[in-house]
Amino acid sequence: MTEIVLMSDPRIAAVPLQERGERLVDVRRDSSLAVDERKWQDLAGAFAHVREGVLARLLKAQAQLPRGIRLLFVEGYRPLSLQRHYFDEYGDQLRADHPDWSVEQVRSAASRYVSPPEIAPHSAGAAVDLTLADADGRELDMGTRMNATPEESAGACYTQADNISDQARSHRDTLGTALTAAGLVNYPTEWWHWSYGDRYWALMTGADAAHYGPKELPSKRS
Ligand SMILES: C[C@@H](N)C(=O)N[C@H](C)C(=O)O
Ligand SMILES: [Zn+2]
Repeated sequence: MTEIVLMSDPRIAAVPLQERGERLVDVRRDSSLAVDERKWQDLAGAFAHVREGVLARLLKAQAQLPRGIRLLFVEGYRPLSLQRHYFDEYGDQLRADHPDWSVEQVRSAASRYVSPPEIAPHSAGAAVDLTLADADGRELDMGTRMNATPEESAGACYTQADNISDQARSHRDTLGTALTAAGLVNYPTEWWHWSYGDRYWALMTGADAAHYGPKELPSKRS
């Protein structure tokens, strides 16, 4: 298996940024993408936003899926404050479970599941957590629930895990083939996390610089 580069790897933070200044767009603005309702308690709708270039690539990926299968968008943009909260919360849990671990061990293990805020692809509007659904909107079996931790899934959340069924493997491959062809990069510890234009993407593709850095979502005028 090829080496997994974790989000805490210093090579990611070292990637230069050439910010393109693209807007964050709401993927619900038309019905091209199915958007799951599990994050709709976020009343400002931040979760439904991604950079324009990311949405264009998601639509390209969707067009390449087999007939009757669609992308199901779950979470895109995440404010930095929320990213920080997720990272600290999971770090606290790991520290409680492993009191002997060093600060660096906790940071590295936490980054298997949540990005350190300073390089977070979601807070740049560059990442999306998504899955596949059939024509009736039913989610396909991907082997674990989305956002399963490595601990709760015995590592089955890793994209290339072998402790999933053949059918789940085939669904993951279908998702991966379409998104990779459209230019997105997967985080190998999470089958559902894909990004374009962020620092992780730049390191993995050999791009000179990231296109998208952390961004605030402009508040809507009432
Ligand atoms: C928390 C999980 N849904 C996620 O998005 N993880 C990645 C690695 C992230 O925080 O960027
Ligand atoms: Zn994600």
